[in-house]
Amino acid sequence: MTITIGLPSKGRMKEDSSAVLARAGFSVIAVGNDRSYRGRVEGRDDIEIAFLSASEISREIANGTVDFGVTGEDLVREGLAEADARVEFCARLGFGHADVVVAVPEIWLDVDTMADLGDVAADFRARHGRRLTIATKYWRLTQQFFSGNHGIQLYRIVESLGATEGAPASGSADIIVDITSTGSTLVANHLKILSDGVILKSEACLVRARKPEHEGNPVVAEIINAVRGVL
Ligand SMILES: Nc1ncnc2c1ncn2[C@@H]1O[C@H](COP(=O)(O)OP(=O)(O)OP(=O)(O)O)[C@@H](O)[C@H]1O
Ligand SMILES: O=P(O)(O)OC[C@H]1O[C@H](OP(=O)(O)OP(=O)(O)O)[C@H](O)[C@@H]1O
Repeated sequence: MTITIGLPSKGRMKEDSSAVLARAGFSVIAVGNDRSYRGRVEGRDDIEIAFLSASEISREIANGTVDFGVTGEDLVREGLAEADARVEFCARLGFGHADVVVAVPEIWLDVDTMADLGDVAADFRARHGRRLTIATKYWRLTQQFFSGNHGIQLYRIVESLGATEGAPASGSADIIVDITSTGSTLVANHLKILSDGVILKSEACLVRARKPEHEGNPVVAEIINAVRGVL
């Protein structure tokens, strides 16, 4: 059985992903030209590389088309219900750090915690005639955190696929859930993170689709151990 590893074909995780595999002894070579979406590992006929975008990798792991992938934990947990039952986070790779956070306008002076935000959400309809709105592309993580962890039910998610931090100023949503790394985009948009508003501390991970045929497969174990060994 050939083991397929999904690696980012572009974007911020591309170089670091190939580098970590190379350090682990798996030198990735593109097959064909630079634009090819297939690759292989030098000297190995039992491993294939599929170059995909970071978010496609989490989808392909979920449906089992690839055996392993390197992608952000946020994308896996957002893309997949019951993620831990369906995939194994084999290693945290030390790059691609980003926090998924709840941020509100700085001028909401008496809102510093999720409990404060729960109070605002409860009163929102009476005060404004509508529910509190949250701009995000992280639907699943937002619902789990608000409804599951904090018992906040009165809100509406407004899908945002870009420039999420601009939503409160433009009036398209009241607050946001998005990723931040340096924090400068939040500051530039006069938003603050709630003190207990970090939903997930994400980074690039080596992720494995849990498949029965992986049991006892020496190549699967070899890949996991080799990557762990260079971290
Ligand atoms: N400053 C940042 N902004 C956005 N994503 C970041 C940042 N820092 C780390 N990441 C992580 O990078 C991953 C997204 O990578 P990238 O934006 O390169 O994907 P992508 O190739 O654009 O995917 P797609 O095109 O499918 O959206 C996520 O897991 C995210 O958490
Ligand atoms: O905390 P910071 O360091 O300011 O980074 C956070 C910002 O970076 C990302 O956007 P980016 O412009 O990289 O583009 P993307 O949305 O296409 O990933 C992300 O969506 C945030 O807006």
